[in-house]
Amino acid sequence: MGARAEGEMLARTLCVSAPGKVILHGEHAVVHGKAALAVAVNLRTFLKMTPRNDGRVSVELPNIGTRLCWETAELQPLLVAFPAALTESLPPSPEQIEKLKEFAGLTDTTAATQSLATLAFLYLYLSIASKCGFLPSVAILVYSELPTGAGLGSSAAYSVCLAGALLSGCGVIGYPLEEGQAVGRWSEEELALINSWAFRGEQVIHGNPSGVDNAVGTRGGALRYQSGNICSLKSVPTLRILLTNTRVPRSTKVLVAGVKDKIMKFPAVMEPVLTSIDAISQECETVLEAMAERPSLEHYPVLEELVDINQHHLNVMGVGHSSLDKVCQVTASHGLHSKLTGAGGGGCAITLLRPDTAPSVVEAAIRDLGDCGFECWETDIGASGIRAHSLQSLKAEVLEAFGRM
Ligand SMILES: Nc1ncnc2c1ncn2[C@@H]1O[C@H](COP(=O)(O)OP(=O)(O)OP(=O)(O)O)[C@@H](O)[C@H]1O
Ligand SMILES: C[C@@](O)(CCO)CC(=O)[O-]
Ligand SMILES: [Mg+2]
Repeated sequence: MGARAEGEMLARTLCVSAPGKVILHGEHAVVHGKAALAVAVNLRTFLKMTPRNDGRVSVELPNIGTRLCWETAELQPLLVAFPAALTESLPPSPEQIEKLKEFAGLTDTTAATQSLATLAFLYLYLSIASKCGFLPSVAILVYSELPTGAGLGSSAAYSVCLAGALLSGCGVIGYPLEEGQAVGRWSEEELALINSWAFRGEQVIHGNPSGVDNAVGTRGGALRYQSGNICSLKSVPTLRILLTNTRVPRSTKVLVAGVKDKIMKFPAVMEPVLTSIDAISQECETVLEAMAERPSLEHYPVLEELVDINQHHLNVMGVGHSSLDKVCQVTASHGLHSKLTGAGGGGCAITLLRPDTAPSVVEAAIRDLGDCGFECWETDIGASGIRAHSLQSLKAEVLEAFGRM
């Protein structure tokens, strides 16, 4: 697609998608500077952005039953609180969030799900619009295959899609889809910009995110993340993972804040736990690299033991839940090893499956987990990061979701 001047609105419909993620090890510890291993999973969030000619901006969020619409003229006065130089270098401020809450009529009685999604959209829309000097009149629709608020990075996939679409739409970065092309990807430099803005969206939703979720949602694959440093893991073996959604709702923002409080309350107790989780991430990475070089079943007992140890640490950190304990008990009864993934407190768990785990064992575990009211599905890891799509290339259920609004 030919280059556009920054600030020149894309005059066509664009469509992007970003993957969810699973954290193998390091959740919560990564917020406090330790290493985490995260892999993208092929459950994706899709965003369609279409130019409007009526001076309005609308946002359809069917996964959370939310529809938003404003006149861009209503939004104009808010730009004063979003000077480009400020928003590019600083995290969202409490004053900015309060202004957005007041503007959008969000109160303490508004469901957090709706409130956070609205605030993240408005923050990114106004910040990026401020950078390119105009308020685009667009219709946005976000549809996700990910369970919302379940530990699979739904907020990050949402933020990555918004950042990618708004930056492309406003001409800050290109839109990497030539005529006739089905899928396109951005340059490394553009991905870094998408990731940094997606991190801003995560700061609105998570409060104090580490950045691992938006990093793996932007780049895809498998990566080690530590204090802003992203290291893509080139040699990662194919891992079979069973995902279980306990369906217990929880808020990453609340859970992350609770861990911080516990660390502040018991630093001498909690620091060794964080250090141990860091060592688990490093050990797991070493084993995965060895497996990639020389696949062998001999490595699995080590991976399984690391899963068990990390799960115990996460319980110590206060982010376990009886439903997650149940997943661990049920899978252990079938000789399998599980841990929570993401923020915990409910949401999803992962169970490591060996290459030679008999289908009958997996089926029995899924049956028993289903009897507990949990939803299970086997997934593969290493999905691609954010992508641009032609509408024609999208699968039917996505087109249906895009079309029914
Ligand atoms: N498809 C979506 N449409 C609109 N908002 C979404 C969507 N997916 C996620 N969100 C926003 O993200 C919030 C969930 O973020 P949260 O971080 O609590 O869960 P998660 O990202 O799924 O889990 P984790 O951060 O542990 O991986 C939702 O409450 C909503 O505000
Ligand atoms: C719990 C946490 O470590 C991962 C959530 O998926 C939070 C974060 O890193 O932002
Ligand atoms: Mg999240």
